[in-house]
Amino acid sequence: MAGQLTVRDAHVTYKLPGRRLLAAVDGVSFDLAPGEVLGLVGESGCGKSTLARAICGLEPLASGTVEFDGQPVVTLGLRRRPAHLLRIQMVFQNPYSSLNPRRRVGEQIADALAIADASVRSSVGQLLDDVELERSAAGMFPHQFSGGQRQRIAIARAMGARPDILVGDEPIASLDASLQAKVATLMRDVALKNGASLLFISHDLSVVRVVADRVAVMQAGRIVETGPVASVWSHPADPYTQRLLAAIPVADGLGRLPAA
Ligand SMILES: Nc1ncnc2c1ncn2[C@@H]1O[C@H](COP(=O)(O)OP(=O)(O)OP(=O)(O)O)[C@@H](O)[C@H]1O
Repeated sequence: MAGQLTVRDAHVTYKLPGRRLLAAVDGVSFDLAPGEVLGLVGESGCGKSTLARAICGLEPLASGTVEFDGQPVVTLGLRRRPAHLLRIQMVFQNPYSSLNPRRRVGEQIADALAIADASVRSSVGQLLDDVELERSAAGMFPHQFSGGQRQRIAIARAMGARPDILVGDEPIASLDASLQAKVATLMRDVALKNGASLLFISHDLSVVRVVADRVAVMQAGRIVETGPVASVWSHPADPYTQRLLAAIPVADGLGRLPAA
């Protein structure tokens, strides 16, 4: 099965004023297997978005490697991504800026369909069904939809390219709390139904618990703990993970959220 992602000792460094360097990603290694849902969690500023961008070939590595199906991920910029990298698609945090306001929804999804191999190509209507929107949405413009609906459109567009890997970079952070779990679950279901793995990035551990098989906990540019969701939740090994879990609001009076 295609779509193996291998990240080894990845470093991404930003130059700051005064010749200072910031190690935003500081020696990260992990694997994402085909069909897997990996949650990447950590507080704001710990390097999650930078890592996501590096995986997609949008941020250069200072050192280390990112390999997708055995081929190194190269960084040429958003508009010059090599064909094999189009099989990694991203859904961004803000659906108000990620969709083109001047093009109809159906046209934007159709653009993505053109990337997919003809033998596995879906249709605009099928993708709108997958994300539980009316097919009539195809003829409308992004401003005619709510934030949650726009994020569904962004998911449909990303899946139109038939990616092997879908990366969601805080895809629910801008949505009403009441919609977050629903959109996250939908994203997972659509990815898996279409044979893609999902890297789901969020600072919201309770949602990651619901959608992910495995979780990687990131702190200050490093992954401090990885493991199956259930075991990390029941026996967090790293003190940072313990603190993150302790900060989740108590939902059942026992200091635990209800079972996913
Ligand atoms: N282009 C940039 N130039 C300099 N520093 C940057 C740049 N982009 C991000 N940073 C810094 O790198 C660190 C990691 O940022 P990043 O956005 O990857 O973290 P994050 O975990 O995704 O946080 P958030 O959820 O708030 O986006 C932060 O300290 C941030 O200020």
